[in-house]
Amino acid sequence: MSTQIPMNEDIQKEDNIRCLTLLGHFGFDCLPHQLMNKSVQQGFFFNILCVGETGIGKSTLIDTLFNTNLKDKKSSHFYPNVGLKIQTYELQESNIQLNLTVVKTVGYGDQINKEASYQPIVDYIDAQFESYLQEELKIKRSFVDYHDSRIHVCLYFISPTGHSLKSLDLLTMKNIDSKVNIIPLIAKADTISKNDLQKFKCKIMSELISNGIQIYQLPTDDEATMHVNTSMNGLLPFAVVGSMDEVKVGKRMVRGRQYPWGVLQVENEDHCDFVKLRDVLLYTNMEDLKEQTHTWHYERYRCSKLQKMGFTDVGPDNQPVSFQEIYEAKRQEFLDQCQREEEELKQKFMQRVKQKETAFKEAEKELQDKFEHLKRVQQKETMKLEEERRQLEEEIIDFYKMKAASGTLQTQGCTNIRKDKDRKK
Ligand SMILES: Nc1nc2c(ncn2[C@@H]2O[C@H](COP(=O)(O)OP(=O)(O)OP(=O)(O)O)[C@@H](O)[C@H]2O)c(=O)[nH]1
Repeated sequence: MSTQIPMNEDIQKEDNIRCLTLLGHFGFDCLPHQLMNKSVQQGFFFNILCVGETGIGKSTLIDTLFNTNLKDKKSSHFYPNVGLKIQTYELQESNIQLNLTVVKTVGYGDQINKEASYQPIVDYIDAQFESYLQEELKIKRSFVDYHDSRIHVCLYFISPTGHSLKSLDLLTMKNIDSKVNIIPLIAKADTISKNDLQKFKCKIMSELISNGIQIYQLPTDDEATMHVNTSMNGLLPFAVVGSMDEVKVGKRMVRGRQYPWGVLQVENEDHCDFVKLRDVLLYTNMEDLKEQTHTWHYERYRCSKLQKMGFTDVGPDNQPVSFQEIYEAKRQEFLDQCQREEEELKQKFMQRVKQKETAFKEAEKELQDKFEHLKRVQQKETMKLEEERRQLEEEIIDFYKMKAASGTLQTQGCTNIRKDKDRKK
């Protein structure tokens, strides 16, 4: 706590001031240390996206940057679509822990139709923003354990053709430049001569500008880093070479690539821009890259997402409106819509019930008619059968009568014959 001392008292005491040297950090002086200790305890997160053709040197460069063998298998050139390979690593240097996520394209530039090649990259970046937004919108947020997977930097690997950017490069960068910090790199820069490299760099930058592609600009508003960052900005795109091979140069072992005409030293700033890239990523601008991701790219995503959901900061009269008001209005709108839909559904349901009822009635009538018809037919049949039975019975009676008559006749005939026989005797 600071106490105010009256001015005149201050002047009186000035002659007798004793200067004491502080033994440690004291008062406000401790604030940065508190922050630092907390950050060290929590560890650091850094998420890199590597976009580039198959075999362009993405894995080798990441290995060289973090001086570690992250063991990655080579990708095939025959994938039907572009994919993304996500790998996370826990790296430790002194007592600092770095949770590194490397996302690499797979099959990029290998398809005949390359128009949709950028889409999986855009989708992935957006998905990470969406997951962060969902966490932000939760009632019980838990950012302490939340793994923030938003991409902090995109290393875009350009083929060392020496001519110009490919249309795929322009298309992809154009589609992601508002979502991520792009650092363009000329890959395998050892395969191109120094003169050509300089011309190639100029050509790339002019193409990026003429196509309105925004790449990451190192901040120049801080006096301490202004000069370095301005000159670094002038060196973009960085011409990089990656190698984990140790090569002997004089009495030293250095990382480099051995050629019959000499050694290209990866960490020699006269040979390539690898050290500059490493400085930007790890020593000077990692925090800025994260901040830009949060304050620009994520903010833009969040803003457009909330606008799409119908939220706004000002009303139609350009007057500020509170979130509560918008929420209430949206809620009312939603309830009204629900009611309308419910009413519509009820109407539809009633209509369908009526339709079904009429259909059932018609079917019932049809059945009834059929039944009546069949009944009539059956009655007719029964009557006909009755008639036939009656006729048959009459015929049977007639038959028996006839049979009886013929029996009588037969008996009479026999009697007469016997009488005749007796007479003859
Ligand atoms: N000349 C030269 N070769 C390199 C350089 N970086 C990597 N290579 C070589 O290029 C080949 C492919 O390198 P990778 O790092 O596996 O390339 P990648 O882009 O990760 O490949 P995929 O993951 O399969 O897409 C390997 O043989 C590397 O030794 C470089 O800077 N210069």
